[in-house]
Amino acid sequence: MVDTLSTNAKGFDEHSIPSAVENTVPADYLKDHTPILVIMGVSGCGKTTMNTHLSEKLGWDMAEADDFHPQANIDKMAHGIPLNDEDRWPWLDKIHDWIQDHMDRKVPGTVTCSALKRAYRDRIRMPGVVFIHLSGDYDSIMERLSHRQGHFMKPRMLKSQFETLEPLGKDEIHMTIDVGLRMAPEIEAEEVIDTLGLQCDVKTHTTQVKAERARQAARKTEQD
Ligand SMILES: Nc1ncnc2c1ncn2[C@@H]1O[C@H](COP(=O)(O)OP(=O)(O)OP(=O)(O)O)[C@@H](O)[C@H]1O
Ligand SMILES: O=C(O)[C@H](O)[C@@H](O)[C@H](O)[C@H](O)CO
Repeated sequence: MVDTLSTNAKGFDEHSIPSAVENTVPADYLKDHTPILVIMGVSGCGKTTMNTHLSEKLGWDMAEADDFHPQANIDKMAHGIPLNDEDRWPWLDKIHDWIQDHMDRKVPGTVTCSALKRAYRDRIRMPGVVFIHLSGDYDSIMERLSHRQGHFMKPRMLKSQFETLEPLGKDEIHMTIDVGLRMAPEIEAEEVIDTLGLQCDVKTHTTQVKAERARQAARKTEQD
């Protein structure tokens, strides 16, 4: 496995300084396993956005939960009908297989999945999995959702998502990002990286820095 972890992982420690996040990931947990971060929470909490930022920063494999849904599930949600357990089990099995494949090959990754019920999380839980819960009250999430354009999942579905959501137990390996703190997306991603002590991919980072320098140079040329 690539050395994805630095030595300053902030494992669960009751004496640690309180921060913006709840963290039950034991120290050294991710040194002993291939890390797969499952970014979870109700519709519109920011899972896809977080996944994109983490992927840019870490350079890991990434997957989107919506890509594993059969068209029938997408159609159902687009018509405003919440999914039930029967709709979700085959979808969760596919996400499980993606995670298992990465574990078998020791390739770290990030994947979104609403993972609303504990039983759903049980279906995809395995050593190395850390749930990253983008958590907030109805109004905080609705504020995010109400700005989103063109997505099949409409804001009116949020109520049923909250009704289905079962909060993570202390015994579930996870960290929580509080949506109510209104952190910018890239800061939320940095909170995850910093809290779990992950290392940014140097090659990805260098490419991003070079791209940013090129953008700045182009802007300067335009201004001159
Ligand atoms: N940190 C943030 N601050 C403000 N807005 C955000 C933040 N993160 C995401 N958003 C916005 O919130 C909306 C929902 O985000 P996103 O689509 O990533 O959520 P999601 O959980 O993947 O939704 P779904 O489960 O329905 O696919 C988008 O308009 C996105 O730009
Ligand atoms: O469990 C569920 O109800 C679904 O997975 C939803 O969460 C959607 O997939 C997603 O929110 C839309 O992008």
